[in-house]
Amino acid sequence: MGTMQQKIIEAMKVKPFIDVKVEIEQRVQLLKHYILKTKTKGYVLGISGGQDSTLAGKLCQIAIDELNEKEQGNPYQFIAVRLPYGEQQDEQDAQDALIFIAPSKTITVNIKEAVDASTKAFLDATGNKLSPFMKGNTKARERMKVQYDIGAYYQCLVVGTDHSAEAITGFYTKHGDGACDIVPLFGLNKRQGKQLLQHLGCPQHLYLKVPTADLEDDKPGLPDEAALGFTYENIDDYLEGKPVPAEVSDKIEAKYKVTEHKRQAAVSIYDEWWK
Ligand SMILES: NC(=O)c1ccc[n+]([C@@H]2O[C@H](COP(=O)([O-])OP(=O)(O)OC[C@H]3O[C@@H](n4cnc5c(N)ncnc54)[C@H](O)[C@@H]3O)[C@@H](O)[C@H]2O)c1
Ligand SMILES: Nc1ncnc2c1ncn2[C@@H]1O[C@H](COP(=O)(O)O)[C@@H](O)[C@H]1O
Ligand SMILES: O=P(O)(O)OP(=O)(O)O
Ligand SMILES: [Mg+2]
Repeated sequence: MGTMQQKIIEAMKVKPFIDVKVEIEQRVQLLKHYILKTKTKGYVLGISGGQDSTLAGKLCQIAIDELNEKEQGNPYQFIAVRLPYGEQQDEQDAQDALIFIAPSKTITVNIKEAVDASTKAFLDATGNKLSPFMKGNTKARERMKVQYDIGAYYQCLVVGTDHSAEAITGFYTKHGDGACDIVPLFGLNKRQGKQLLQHLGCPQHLYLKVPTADLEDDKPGLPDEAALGFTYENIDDYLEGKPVPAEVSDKIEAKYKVTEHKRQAAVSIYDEWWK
């Protein structure tokens, strides 16, 4: 293993082997402890119908149920948020995820009007049209905004679904799905997330599903792997310290370097990491 791979594994905290029960327990404990420490009332998370939000949502609901067991009147809640842009082609998966999670509460906000108003305002102001890719990032940021509105109203914290196989490539919108208060999946790679869902009794189709950000109007359901140019198998192997083809590790490491700004706080006069 090269020194760069070692350094990245250390930062991404991925273990080559996991005890699934221990991983679930530690993450549920964190979610419970953080609610008690922050004196908040629960968690909010967008449920897309994909693997990551299904897992993070389920862990949140387990934590909330365990907290409520010790209280009268179920004071804590997990709020699942459906955030389609218009009609979502895989809406059924999102509904299946909700059935599996059984959240305390579900709220649906269609983000289409807000996103379209925002892109129109940009066009009116500049005379320029945002590309489908740029508009994709606006969708992710609108979803973040809605979750923070809900969090503020119900005194809940916003959960992020970033895990180590995503963090390593910065495959998220800065201040969009990358903005949150807690990341219960961090330290896991994609295949380990699947193992946790399997253990939790999740329907197979939700964790065997092709991962997609589904943000671009002109490329609906674009697989993450097509956008990245390498596979989650590659990333997972890399993060477990296994050998991957040199051209793949070169690409992963290049992505890691160029997205460092997403894993750091905004640059100030005291920072050196970017130099
Ligand atoms: N938008 C979509 O439609 C879409 C589709 C599939 C996947 N994704 C994923 O979401 C990601 C989002 O795209 P993105 O990364 O281009 O947009 P982003 O908004 O997440 O990050 C780009 C922004 O980061 C800032 N930035 C760039 N380089 C910087 C640096 N060196 N230091 C400090 N700040 C810097 C700038 O403000 C720039 O506009 C994609 O890379 C991909 O991983 C997005
Ligand atoms: N359509 C969606 N509804 C609710 N929440 C969503 C939706 N699409 C994305 N999200 C949230 O954003 C993260 C990141 O998604 P990626 O597929 O990794 O880009 C997802 O986990 C949801 O919480
Ligand atoms: O974040 P999600 O839930 O949309 O999962 P995936 O990244 O696998 O699409
Ligand atoms: Mg997705």
